[in-house]
Amino acid sequence: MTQTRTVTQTRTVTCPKDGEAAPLLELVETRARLGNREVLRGITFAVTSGEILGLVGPNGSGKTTALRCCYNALTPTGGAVLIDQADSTTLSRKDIAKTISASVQEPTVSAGLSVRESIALGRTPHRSWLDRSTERDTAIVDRCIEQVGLVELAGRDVSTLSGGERQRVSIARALAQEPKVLLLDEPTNHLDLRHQLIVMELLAELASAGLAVVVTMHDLRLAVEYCDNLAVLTEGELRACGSTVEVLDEPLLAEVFGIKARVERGVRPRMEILGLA
Ligand SMILES: Nc1ncnc2c1ncn2[C@@H]1O[C@H](COP(=O)(O)OP(=O)(O)OP(=O)(O)O)[C@@H](O)[C@H]1O
Repeated sequence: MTQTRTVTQTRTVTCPKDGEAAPLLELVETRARLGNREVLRGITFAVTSGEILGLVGPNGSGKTTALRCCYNALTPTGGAVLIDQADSTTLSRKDIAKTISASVQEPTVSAGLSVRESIALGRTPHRSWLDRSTERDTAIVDRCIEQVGLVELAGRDVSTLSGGERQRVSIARALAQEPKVLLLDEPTNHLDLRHQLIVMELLAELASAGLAVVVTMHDLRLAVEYCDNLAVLTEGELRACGSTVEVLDEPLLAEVFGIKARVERGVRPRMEILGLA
């Protein structure tokens, strides 16, 4: 099933939706303010199980703000956020944390915690504060440490890590939460090329196993290769939303991103950047 909506006066776009599965997360005409500025002005997108949705757009277009609305870190001033079809304002923090986890930009680190202890915090929503961690918790934490390549650093104090290593701790902590929806704010930031690919391949693998992923990113080449769908934001508005290869046409790339580029379709689509528009 596809859903068509007019996003601007001049452009009608198509948001593909899996007819079989209801969205696990949906923003409906969501508005948000920061200070005295309205920085999100009616954003609508949805993500279903097995899908990677990229949030892209120039600096300051509202990607992080939209992501923060998704996990209730910021209360929208209008519209709705639906989590597993329930209005997020009716859900407890713990319920939201059982469904959604987030890895944010510049994650805070708690000095004194090891990498393993920091990642194990991801298990918190799944138990009461009196519960001890179980063998299953330990196995999940072990798996997440391995998935992001932190085995050799597992005992290190997180405050002694590099930016890229901290980024991987943050991703592993979000994975340890075993969410249905994983939100990532620029997860490849600070990462060397190899770890960028490791993280993106991991997301692809987790999505094939049923996870819904929403990821903000600036690297459109990675977005083209790994995101099924894109929501393109400009100045707090949804400029386009739909299948990655359809959304990123040459006029949009020139108008929104100021670049001359083309997307080659294929089993694994690729983007060739030709220069400035
Ligand atoms: N505390 C604040 N008060 C007012 N405006 C803010 C505040 N924080 C952020 N903004 C503005 O909100 C807008 C959206 O910011 P946001 O961080 O969501 O953009 P972004 O698309 O994630 O940007 P980037 O790609 O640079 O990370 C920007 O114009 C930003 O300047």
